[in-house]
Amino acid sequence: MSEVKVALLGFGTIGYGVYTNITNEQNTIQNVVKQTVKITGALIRDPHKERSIAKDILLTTDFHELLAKEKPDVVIEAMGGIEPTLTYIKDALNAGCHVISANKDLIARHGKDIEEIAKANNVFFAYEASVGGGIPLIRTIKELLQFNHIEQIEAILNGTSNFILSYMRSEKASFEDALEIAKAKGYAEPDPTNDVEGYDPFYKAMVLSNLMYGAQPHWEDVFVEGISKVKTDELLLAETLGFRLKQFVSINDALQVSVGLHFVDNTHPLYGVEGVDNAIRFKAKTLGFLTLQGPGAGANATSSAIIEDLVSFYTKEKVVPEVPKQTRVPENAERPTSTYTLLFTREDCCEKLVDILQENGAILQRASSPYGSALLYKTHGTPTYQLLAQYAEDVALYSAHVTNEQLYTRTKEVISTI
Ligand SMILES: NC(=O)C1=CN([C@@H]2O[C@H](COP(=O)(O)OP(=O)(O)OC[C@H]3O[C@@H](n4cnc5c(N)ncnc54)[C@H](OP(=O)(O)O)[C@@H]3O)[C@@H](O)[C@H]2O)C=CC1
Ligand SMILES: N[C@@H](CC=O)C(=O)O
Repeated sequence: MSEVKVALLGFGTIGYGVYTNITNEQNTIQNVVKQTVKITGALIRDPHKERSIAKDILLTTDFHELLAKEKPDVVIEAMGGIEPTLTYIKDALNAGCHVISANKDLIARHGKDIEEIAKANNVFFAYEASVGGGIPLIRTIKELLQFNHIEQIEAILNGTSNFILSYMRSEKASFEDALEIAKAKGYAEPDPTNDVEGYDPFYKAMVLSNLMYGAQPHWEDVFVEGISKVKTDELLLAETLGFRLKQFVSINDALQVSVGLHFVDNTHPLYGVEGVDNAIRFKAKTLGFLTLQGPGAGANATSSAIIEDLVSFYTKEKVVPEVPKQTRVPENAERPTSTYTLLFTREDCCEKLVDILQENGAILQRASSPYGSALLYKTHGTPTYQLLAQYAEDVALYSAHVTNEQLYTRTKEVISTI
């Protein structure tokens, strides 16, 4: 039986996950692919780390040795970073290898160029694992939604953040403790800044924007909000009011993209998406709404997506969709924003804001609980920053006198988006 030779770039959480899943499921894969799949070697950075790997597999810090010793048919990139990763991917494609990558950061920046190089070399470049973990999201967009026009998506795309928000609320845990657990479970990036500051889902949004609309908005126009400032008491207070905090990525066909925190109640379709799960809710012109949900991070979920890509190279005629007609990037794209917002404050220190919101018919609820006080308001389609923009001076002046740090920070953040 012939062999598919696979080289791994990276042997960390994901590289090791791919190795163990291919090794343990060799028979299953063989039955589908009708060839054996052999891992030829893995590229690593630190040759002194203890590794659990078969003795006959090359472990090297030299990319060229990996490519030369036993020329791979497929290179799986699970090392992360931009360089030297980009150079290695291009070299592998130019050497006639198919490439699979889980690197959203790199694909957001260089995905289009890489796809051109793959096409020129008549090989495949696949990146299912880069967005949504194990969810067959890119496959769905490529193969199911070609005829449908995707008008918008709303999605939870960072497993670490969703896990942390769920864990802080359900276990009454601190942000720091929840982050440590997300790291131990292999959900977080080696440097979790991108996870907790919203950049990881931002890169994923850029990958999807390219895929769905053939273009990205200007990066500096995209509102990005991470979870690093969220307090456990805020989550507990919101829970007493029937709300959960979720980080949503919104993308629409006018290339309006945002990554922001939203309080939602149990009527929202993504309210129940908990733990490390990701979810994507499409609104497609003919189909209507479609929601996909599943594990968004971790070794098994990500390996699953990578191995599905690998298997698909050998099992069916490839559907290589045309890059969609490029959507025009609007000059002054309006940022989509929250429908609901909770302001956390002492009841007596936000009368100016209350006035503004009440004048606009926006206040829904005022509440107190052992976890603090809150104002819940809904902006009725008027983006918060537009609503407050009319009063920016008043609010800025007012918030300068407010002692409650949470109100001050949140108000300042809203104003900074104007
Ligand atoms: N963790 C997750 O759930 C998911 C991760 N991803 C993506 O997968 C990629 C890998 O993530 P993860 O496995 O978590 O990261 P890890 O840090 O666990 O693994 C990275 C691996 O790459 C190796 N490596 C890094 N830089 C170099 C270099 N310059 N030269 C050679 N080897 C290098 C490391 O070597 P050494 O072992 O010697 O340090 C390590 O084996 C990232 O792009 C990440 O965004 C995508 C989806 C989910
Ligand atoms: N760190 C990422 C891993 C998957 O992309 C996340 O938590 O979503």
